[in-house]
Amino acid sequence: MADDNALPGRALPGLPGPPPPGASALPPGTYDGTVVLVTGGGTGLGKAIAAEFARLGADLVIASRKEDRLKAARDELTALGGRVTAAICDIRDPDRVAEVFDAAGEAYGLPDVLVNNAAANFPVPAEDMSPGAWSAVVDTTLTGTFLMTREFGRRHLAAGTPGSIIDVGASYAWTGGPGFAHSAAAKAGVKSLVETLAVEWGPYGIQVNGLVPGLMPHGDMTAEIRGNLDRARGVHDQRPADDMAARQPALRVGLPRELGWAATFLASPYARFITGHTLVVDGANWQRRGVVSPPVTTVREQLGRDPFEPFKGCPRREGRGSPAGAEEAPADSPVGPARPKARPNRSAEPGAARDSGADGQ
Ligand SMILES: CCCCCCCCCCC/C=C/C(=O)SCCNC(=O)CCNC(=O)[C@H](O)C(C)(C)COP(=O)(O)OP(=O)(O)OC[C@H]1O[C@@H](n2cnc3c(N)ncnc32)[C@H](O)[C@@H]1OP(=O)(O)O
Ligand SMILES: NC(=O)C1=CN([C@@H]2O[C@H](COP(=O)(O)OP(=O)(O)OC[C@H]3O[C@@H](n4cnc5c(N)ncnc54)[C@H](OP(=O)(O)O)[C@@H]3O)[C@@H](O)[C@H]2O)C=CC1
Repeated sequence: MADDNALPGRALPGLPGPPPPGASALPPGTYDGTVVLVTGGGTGLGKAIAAEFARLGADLVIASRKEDRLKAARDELTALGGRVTAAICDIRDPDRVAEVFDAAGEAYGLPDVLVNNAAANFPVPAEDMSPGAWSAVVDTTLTGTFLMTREFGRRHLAAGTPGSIIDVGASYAWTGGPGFAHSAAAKAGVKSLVETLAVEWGPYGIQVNGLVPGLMPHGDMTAEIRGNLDRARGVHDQRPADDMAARQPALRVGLPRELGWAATFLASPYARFITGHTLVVDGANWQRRGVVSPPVTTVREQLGRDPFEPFKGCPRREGRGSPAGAEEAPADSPVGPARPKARPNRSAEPGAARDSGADGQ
């Protein structure tokens, strides 16, 4: 498998860094005879997770909407050992979801492990978000995850067999995610599902855990998410070696295979007593706080969008494009600030942003 990231050459004596691609975290054959279904397994982190299960002997079903990417991934994953089936599926469609489980059952048997990795996301200020944009993200990330989970649970409950579910999340499920209101709300819902269903289905031997990646760049990232990384890279501070790694407490970004290793652990016999837990693999980035707070910038500014009129003349924001003499209601005015005029703008201009709070997810 291609490795999208190279670690910076930072030697830590006595503590070896992550092994090279091809190394497994568990004994060979751990997943012999096990069927693993990974949604979004044709790209990025889903493919990296699928690869680690394949190396350990699993038979794989990878499911998503786009046939070309699924087929390419199927060929790559097959080279790692196990059998791989590519299933075209929009996880928002409950009938199609049921068909995929039928097909998987016919090919290999009911999947023993379900990895809900598929999600949709793009940055947009909440005030500019259309109902369609909200639904595109929430229906995929939360409802799609629920539909896959329900199908998996129903079938195992009816068959009296155990199973393991891993839901890929995001750390803004705990913190909120400015600029990603839809995705953060959906991921918070996913985290809640983990905690609810681990108890509801615990007596039937079904484990449900969450797995949260930190910043793990890869070649399949959408232009929207990649653009966010680029925005953060160039605008926040002036250090010469300013890059994404320098923003992480670990001084490096994560490797997709590190998420794969964690996933194979969570579904393994070594983790049978772990359920209802969400494991964060992000080098502590989501816990980061500074001794000194950075200046606040609006999500609009971070995404390179025009500010709202009432804020243009705000004294606090002097030097940030405020027209001289612009008037605004004082903060304590009984009439409050004027109603902002939204200027929807889907294509952000990276150079215009001054700050990024979004690299903490
Ligand atoms: C990662 C760490 C740190 C730094 C960087 C910050 C990133 C933080 C993110 C962290 C956590 C989460 C990450 C992820 O989830 S990554 C996964 C991303 N992958 C995907 O999204 C793959 C699937 N995506 C898609 O298929 C498309 O992107 C899309 C979600 C848009 C769905 O495509 P579809 O064709 O179904 O949808 P439409 O194009 O018809 O659009 C539907 C409505 O959404 C509106 N829309 C679309 N894009 C935007 C946008 N950029 N801004 C505003 N609105 C948008 C579109 O207009 C439609 O709305 P209407 O119905 O009103 O027209
Ligand atoms: N990369 C990162 O740094 C981070 C990622 N995450 C999370 O990790 C997971 C994977 O992200 P990543 O690999 O980066 O993103 P990708 O964009 O590479 O993967 C998203 C996958 O979801 C699939 N997908 C999207 N919509 C649907 C749908 N309606 N039905 C079925 N499949 C769908 C896509 O396939 P197709 O288009 O073929 O349908 C694609 O394979 C996501 O849950 C994301 O939220 C969280 C934090 C950080």
